[in-house]
Amino acid sequence: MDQVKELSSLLGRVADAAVSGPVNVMVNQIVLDSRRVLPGSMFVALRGTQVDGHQFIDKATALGASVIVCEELPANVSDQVTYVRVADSAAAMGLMAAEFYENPSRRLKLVGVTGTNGKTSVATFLFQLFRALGYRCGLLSTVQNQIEDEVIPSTHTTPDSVALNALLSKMLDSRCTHVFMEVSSHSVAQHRITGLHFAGGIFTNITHDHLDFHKTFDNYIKAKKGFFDQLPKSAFALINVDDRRGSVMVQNTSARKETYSLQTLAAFKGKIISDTLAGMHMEINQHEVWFRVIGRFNAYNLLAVYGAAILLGENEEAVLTELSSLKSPPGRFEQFHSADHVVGIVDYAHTPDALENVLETIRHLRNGNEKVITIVGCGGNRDAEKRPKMAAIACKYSDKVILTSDNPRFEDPMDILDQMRKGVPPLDYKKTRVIEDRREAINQANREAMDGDIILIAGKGHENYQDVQGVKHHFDDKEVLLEAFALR
Ligand SMILES: CC(=O)N[C@H]1[C@@H](OP(=O)(O)OP(=O)(O)OC[C@H]2O[C@@H](n3ccc(=O)[nH]c3=O)[C@H](O)[C@@H]2O)O[C@H](CO)[C@@H](O)[C@@H]1O[C@H](C)C(=O)N[C@@H](C)C(=O)N[C@H](CCC(=O)O)C(=O)O
Ligand SMILES: Nc1ncnc2c1ncn2[C@@H]1O[C@H](COP(=O)(O)OP(=O)(O)OP(=O)(O)O)[C@@H](O)[C@H]1O
Ligand SMILES: N[C@H](CCC[C@H](N)C(=O)O)C(=O)O
Ligand SMILES: [Mg+2]
Repeated sequence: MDQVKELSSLLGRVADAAVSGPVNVMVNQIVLDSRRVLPGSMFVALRGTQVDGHQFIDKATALGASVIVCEELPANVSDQVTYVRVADSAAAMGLMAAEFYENPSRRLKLVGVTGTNGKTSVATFLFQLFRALGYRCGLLSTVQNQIEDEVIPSTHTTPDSVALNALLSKMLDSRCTHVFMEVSSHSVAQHRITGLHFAGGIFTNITHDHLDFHKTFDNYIKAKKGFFDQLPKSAFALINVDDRRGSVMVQNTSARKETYSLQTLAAFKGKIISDTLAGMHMEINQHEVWFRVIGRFNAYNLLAVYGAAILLGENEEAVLTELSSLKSPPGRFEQFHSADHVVGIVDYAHTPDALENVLETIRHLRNGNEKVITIVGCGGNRDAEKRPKMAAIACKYSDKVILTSDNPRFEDPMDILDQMRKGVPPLDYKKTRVIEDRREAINQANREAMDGDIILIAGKGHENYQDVQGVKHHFDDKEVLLEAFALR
C-alpha cells in the first residue's frame, strides 16, 4: 500500500475542514503525539485528559510536520505547514485515518462488541468460531490483538483510530475476511472508531464502570449508544434484551435490530438446562448443545456469538457444532485444579456486576460443603465508587475474603483497601482480612483451602503485572496460584 497520501485525498469526509495552506501537500504518517513527528507527518492536536495537544503544535511544526490538524490555530501561524481547522480533531482524525489506510474496514466483515462486561469473551469466541469455520480472522481485544496465529500485544481495549486502521489494513494484507473487535466506551467518546464501517454491533450489558472518565452513568450509556448510532443500515445491531438498557442502545440506530435473551422472546433464545464445573448444557433456538465454557454469563456470551454468526450468514448446524468446543479466553473464569482437588479460578471480574456474576456462578456450581475463598482488589486511579461495593459482594457470596492489591498505580494501596473495607458489613468482619501483598494473599488462601474448596482470584485475569507508581512489576495470578498448588 502507498504509505504517502496527498492531504486533499484524506479530507473527503471531513465536512467542516477549514484549510489554510496548500492541500496538495504530502502526508506520510498521521501522529497524535508531537514526540513522534517526523518530516512529512500530519500532527493531530487532541484535547486530552492531562494536557491539551494544541500546546505542542509549534514543536510538531519545528520537527517538520507537513500538516497540523487542530480545533484552534496557534498564535503564530507558520507558512511551512498546512493547517486544517476542524470542530473536533479526534473525529476528523478517525475519518482521515480510515482514508489514509484506504478504508480497510469496508473490505472486511468487521463486528464490534460493546458493553461493560463480556466484550473480550464475545470477541474472542467469535474469533475462535470463525477460524474453526475456515475463515482467516483478526481480533482486537484487551488481552491481545491477533492476526490468525500472529499475536500483537495490545495497549488498549480499543486502539486509537490510527493504530486501529493500521491493524485492520495489516489484517486485510494477511487476507483476513472477518475481524472481531471490542468497542470500549472510551473509544466511542474519543472517536477512536469514527470512520469505520461495521458489519455488525453487539451489546452485552451495562452496569457501573469507568465513571472516573465519563463522570455520570448517563454519559456512559450515551457513549455506548454512540456506537449503535453510527452503524450503517447494512449492519445488524444485536442486543441483549434482558439488560434493561438494551433497547435504549438501539433506539436511534439505522442498523437492523436483532435480540438475544435467556428470559424472554427474542430472535436468539437460550435456556440453561444444567451448568456444572465440567460443562454447560443449553437449549438454543430449540437445539440442545453442550459447552465447555460454563456460567450463566457465558450463556449470554454464547447466545451473542451464535446470533452474530447466523446474522453473518453462517450455517446453523456448523455454528452449533463449533460452539461446543470454544474455550474461555485467558483469565476469564480460567479453572485450575490442585492434586488434592482444590479448585482455583482466575477471573478478570473487576466491576461489582462482574464479581457478583462470577460468585453467583460459583455458588450454583458448588455441590455441597465446599468453601469459597475470594481474593479481590480494586485498581488505583480508577472509579472509586466500586471499591466498597466489590468488597460487600465478595463478603455476600464467600466463606472467606482476602482484600488485596490490584494495580495501585499512583494511589496508596492501603487507602484503596480502606475504602474497600468500608463496604464490609459488620457481621462479616470476622471472615474478612486485608493482605496487601497479592502473592501472600494467594499463598494464604492456598494454605487454608481444603479438598473441594474453591479459591476465586478476581480482578486481574490475563494481566501479568502489578502497576505500582507507574512501574509494571511482573505478576501473574495464574503463575502464583500454580506455584502455590505445587507445594500442596
Ligand atoms: C483516559 C484516556 O483514555 N486516555 C487516553 C488519551 O490520553 P489523554 O487524553 O490523557 O492524553 P494527554 O496525556 O492528556 O495528551 C493529550 C494529547 O497530547 C499529546 N501529547 C502529549 C505530550 C506531548 O509531549 N506531546 C503530545 O503531542 C498526546 O499524545 C495526546 O494526543 O489518549 C491517549 C492517546 O490515544 C491514550 O493512550 C490514553 O489512554 C490511556 C493510556 C488509558 O489508560 N486509557 C484507558 C483508560 C482506556 O482507554 N481504556 C479503555 C477501556 C478499557 C476497558 O476495557 O475497560 C480502552 O479502550 O482501553
Ligand atoms: N456477559 C457477561 N456478563 C457479565 N459478566 C461477564 C460477562 N462475560 C464475562 N463476564 C465477567 O466479566 C469479566 C470480564 O469479562 P470480559 O473480559 O469478557 O469483559 P470486557 O467487557 O472485555 O472487560 P474490559 O472492559 O475490562 O475489557 C469476566 O472475567 C467475567 O467475570
Ligand atoms: N481496562 C480496565 C481494566 C481494569 C483491571 C484491573 N486489574 C485494574 O487494574 O483496575 C481499566 O484499565 O480500567
Ligand atoms: Mg475487554
